[in-house]
Amino acid sequence: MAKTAYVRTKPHLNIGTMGHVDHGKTTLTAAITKVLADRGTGTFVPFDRIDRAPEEAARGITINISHVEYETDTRHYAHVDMPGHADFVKNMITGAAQLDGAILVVSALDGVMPQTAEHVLLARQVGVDHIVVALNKADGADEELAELVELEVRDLLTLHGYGGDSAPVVRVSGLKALEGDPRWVAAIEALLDAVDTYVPMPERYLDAPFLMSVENVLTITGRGTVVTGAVERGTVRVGDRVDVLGAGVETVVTGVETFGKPMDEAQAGDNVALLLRGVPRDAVRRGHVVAAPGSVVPRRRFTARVYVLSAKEGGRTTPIATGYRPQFYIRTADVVGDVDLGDAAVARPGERVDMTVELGRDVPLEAGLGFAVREGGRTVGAGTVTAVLD
Ligand SMILES: Nc1nc2c(ncn2[C@@H]2O[C@H](COP(=O)(O)OP(=O)(O)OP(=O)(O)O)[C@@H](O)[C@H]2O)c(=O)[nH]1
Ligand SMILES: [Mg+2]
Repeated sequence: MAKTAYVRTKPHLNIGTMGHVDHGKTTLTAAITKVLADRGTGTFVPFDRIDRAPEEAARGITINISHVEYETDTRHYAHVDMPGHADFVKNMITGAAQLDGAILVVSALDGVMPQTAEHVLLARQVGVDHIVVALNKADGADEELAELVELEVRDLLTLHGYGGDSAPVVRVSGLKALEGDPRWVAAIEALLDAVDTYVPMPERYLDAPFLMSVENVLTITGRGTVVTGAVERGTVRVGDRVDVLGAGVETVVTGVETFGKPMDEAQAGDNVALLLRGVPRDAVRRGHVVAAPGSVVPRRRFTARVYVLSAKEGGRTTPIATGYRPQFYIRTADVVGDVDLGDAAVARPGERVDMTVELGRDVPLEAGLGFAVREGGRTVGAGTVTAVLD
């Protein structure tokens, strides 16, 4: 059966839900799709279609990021629902790396919790410039409590350079909206209006050479290997040659789809699946980069300015020194790297430091690229590439 092609009628943006475990991100995601489905501009995606892995159902938490699509009156959105649990922050980073704006979900009953703060810090680092707050579970919180939590969230945003005074904070109840309660359906509408108006359409570099960092790799039986992700820049069409950096192969794109709909051309910002000719499934991994042939030379050495998180922010209690070997999260990649602090003998938690990094493998790098530094499953630093070295 021929599939209906994607028709580009509205500007496309990538948004997503982030925040502490159990604050209601997946419920809210399902509620948004329900409200828009009732309006006729989307398809309802129930909770158990978003958290659909057996382990997710058994534990009642999100583990893998998952994507849904919907439209408001003015825009088409790809929405990534991210996990909140501390063990799955690495999956959250992959999701956040693709976003143009984020919905920070904070339970009005619980307030700012550790991963609320960690996600805001990471979002800043991977280049998310706008955050709208969904103060969720407002059905159970009295006004006084909700106001306290709102102040706390605004302070957190300001601390990370998000302008907490102007960010929209909308009281919602994902759960009640899913049940169809008109008051809370209206609250979801208000949240979507806030996203439509507060998150600007980012500049898309359509004329630049194509580049997409791989989020996921799938096999479609009988067709081959598919890589998914958000196109960072440029455009790609069926028949285009591409390099798969990391896998060390050059190949041809034989299919381009978005949410199961074929496209003539994917462009910067689109969330897509690319079918690659003759590439074995196990040759490609999350973190590899698909790019126009010869357009980028992956490197492993760079200088960076890094903020070492304080213990209070969930970071280390002891300083770092030359020889330190944490993981670097760059775009969707996760690579080990050796740190050289040069003249600075050590950098203490809470300090900013210039360092030279040598990664364990080559990755496409450029000045200004943000990254997170993690060790033993927790975030210990946040940095920006200042120069790429030979
Ligand atoms: N009272 C109330 N409960 C809610 C609301 N939204 C979610 N919940 C409940 O909170 C629990 C967690 O909801 P989820 O949507 O799974 O939370 P999550 O943020 O996606 O959790 P992780 O993805 O694992 O971080 C569930 O029991 C929900 O039914 C709400 O608006 N009001
Ligand atoms: Mg969830």
